Amino acid sequence: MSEQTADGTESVTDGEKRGGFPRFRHTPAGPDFGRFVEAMRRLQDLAVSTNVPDDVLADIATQAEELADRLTPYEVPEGKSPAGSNIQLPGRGSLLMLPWMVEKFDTEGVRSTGVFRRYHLGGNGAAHGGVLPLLFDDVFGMTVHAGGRPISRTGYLHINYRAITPLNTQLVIEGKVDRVEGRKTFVSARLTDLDGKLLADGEALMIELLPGQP
Ligand SMILES: CCCCCCCCCCCCCCCC(=O)SCCNC(=O)CCNC(=O)[C@H](O)C(C)(C)COP(=O)(O)OP(=O)(O)OC[C@H]1O[C@@H](n2cnc3c(N)ncnc32)[C@H](O)[C@@H]1OP(=O)(O)O
Repeated sequence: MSEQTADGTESVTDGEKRGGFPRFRHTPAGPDFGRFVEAMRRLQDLAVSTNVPDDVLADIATQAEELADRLTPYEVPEGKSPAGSNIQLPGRGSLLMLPWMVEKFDTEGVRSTGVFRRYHLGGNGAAHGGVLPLLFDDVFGMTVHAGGRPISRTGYLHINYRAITPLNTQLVIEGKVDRVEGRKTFVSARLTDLDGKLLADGEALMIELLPGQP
């Protein structure tokens, strides 16, 4: 049983174990959506890696503002955009997420591959330490989902940085459920290069939401 909310999403009854989360329907990405997101990612990379002369930048800034103005009329509430639910696209089509591809998504766990790009630079050619928890948290969320566990929020997330994480190098992350205790799902993941060198590992507690919890 569910009810329609003011913004068009459906809130779900407590029995469906979604806390106060609305039920979001998958919004399929159209044929150009992946191309659009990749173009936006390229802009992000360039925004942090260029030093543009002022007169050129003034023109580019105007173009960027015009692009934003064109997009604004199409804003939709959370859960109604193709961003985030299209698992066939890098980062599930979300610009927030690392542009990685999910290769395995089942009860055994989740495996995702990709690169950290210039946008993710911390210093001296290595990925920013704050970007890794984003990758791990998203993999943990998917791991819980793939494992058939109820919708959960991260209670804690612990990362061990074992080696410098390089940019523009194909890497792999694998997450799995370690154990379940009532509402608590304990998960872990390893980030390696393609030779199996461990770059980071992490563990998290994902807690099932109670009825009404946001
Ligand atoms: C079709 C396409 C498919 C696509 C596929 C998509 C898949 C989809 C992917 C989504 C991927 C995003 C995934 C992001 C996931 C987030 O990042 S969520 C955002 C970050 N997290 C938050 O904002 C959480 C904020 N905190 C909270 O809301 C509340 O603390 C919680 C988590 C609801 C828990 O509150 P509560 O119900 O009052 O729980 P409480 O009774 O305190 O604790 C429950 C148990 O956990 C334990 N616990 C709680 N916190 C801790 C802690 N920090 N340390 C140790 N123990 C703890 C308690 O001790 C207790 O243990 P028991 O006594 O039961 O043994």
